[in-house]
Amino acid sequence: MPSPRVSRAANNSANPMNKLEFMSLLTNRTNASDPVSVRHRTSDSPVHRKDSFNATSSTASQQQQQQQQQLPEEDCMKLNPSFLDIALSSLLAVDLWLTKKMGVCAREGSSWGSARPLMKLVEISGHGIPWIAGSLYCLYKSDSSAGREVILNLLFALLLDLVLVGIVKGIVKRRRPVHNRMDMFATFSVDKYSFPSGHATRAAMVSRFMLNHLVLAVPVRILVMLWAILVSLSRVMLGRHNVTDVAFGFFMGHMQYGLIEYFWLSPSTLPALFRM
Ligand SMILES: CC(C)=CCC/C(C)=C/CC/C(C)=C/COP(=O)(O)O
Repeated sequence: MPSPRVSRAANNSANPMNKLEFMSLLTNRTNASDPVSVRHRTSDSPVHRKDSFNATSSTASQQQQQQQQQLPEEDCMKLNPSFLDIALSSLLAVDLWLTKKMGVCAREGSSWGSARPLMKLVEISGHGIPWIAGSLYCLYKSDSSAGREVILNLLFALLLDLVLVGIVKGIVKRRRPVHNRMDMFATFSVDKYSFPSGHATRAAMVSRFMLNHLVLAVPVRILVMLWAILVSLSRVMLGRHNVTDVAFGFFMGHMQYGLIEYFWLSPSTLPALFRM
């Protein structure tokens, strides 16, 4: 009397339909674009390969042949990484190393932990809420049409910044550094992601905006530039961001300013907005 396990195995080999079912499960579950699953399928045991030749389904064996043809190319890419692969991995390694080294205010117990409250004040100075609320207040108080035009465009820039940063964060989905403590005030759900730094985009964009549209004395102009640099630096020091998040954010902020200049809202382009 054969054991139940032996009789099931004997049944499987006797019934070709069981093999077909197994094959179709494999081809349905695995994803052709996923290199791991492709490798699993193609480097399956010899028994599996023998099965594919026995299978009556021609589409299944065609798929397997295609996948086997893909394998050497994938392995070549891994064995011979391109210059771009090497450059990107090196950049990432330097980024992570520098981020860890510069996160000196990430915790109270960090080497510059006592400066954390001050850095958090700098963080608030670059937050979206004070800038949007301040612009709305100035717009309400402004009595000249030239002043209203500038403030309206600043408001437009701040809202555009929130939207663009949210979109890029949602696409890239890069996690914040492991040493970051998520104790930021007023955040959106995408702010759990770190690329790019919204504070850096805002600081770069707002500082360029102020330098180009406000009449400021030289010391104040220098202060504005220093503020933008300090806000950006503080993101890495607080452990909120990787260095590349801030560098890209700063660049993106400059680009956003270019967009605002290009789509500048004026009484001639948008008369309805200025009739209020
Ligand atoms: C009026 C209105 C919709 C205000 C929303 C302002 C707000 C909650 C902005 C989020 C600012 C923020 C926490 C950005 C994250 O900055 P990272 O530098 O950490 O990316």
